[in-house]
Amino acid sequence: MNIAFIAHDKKKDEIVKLAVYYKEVLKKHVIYATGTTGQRIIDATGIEVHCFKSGPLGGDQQIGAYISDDKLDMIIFLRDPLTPQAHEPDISALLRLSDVYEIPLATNIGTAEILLGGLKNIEDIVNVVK
Ligand SMILES: O=C(CO)COP(=O)(O)O
Repeated sequence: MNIAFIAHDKKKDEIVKLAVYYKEVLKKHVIYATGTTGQRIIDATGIEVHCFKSGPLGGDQQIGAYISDDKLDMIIFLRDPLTPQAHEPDISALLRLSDVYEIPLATNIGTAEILLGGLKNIEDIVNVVK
């Protein structure tokens, strides 16, 4: 699967913890991320991450373009709902496109754990069947 990781600044520690916990699962997939989030995940896990530009510099739009090109299967976007973002229109556009193309999208750690846990279980099921 192609999975994108994005986190606002106050959520970066959370997304790094998530990536560390699910590192073995994530290694089996293609991981994309906005610039700063991606670098934080690389530093903490050593896994390969294809980094787009930083969110405020167009990274959300680049991910939006990937969604509309059918290049993403899952998005983990830990948003900060308490801090206004200068690039709010880009964020809204990304969220809208994920609904247009019906891409599974987690916007908080609770949903992110369900999605990544589901991904892990799907692998377990595939392994048992093999
Ligand atoms: O701003 C972001 C998402 O809207 C995230 O971008 P960075 O990962 O570059 O901080």
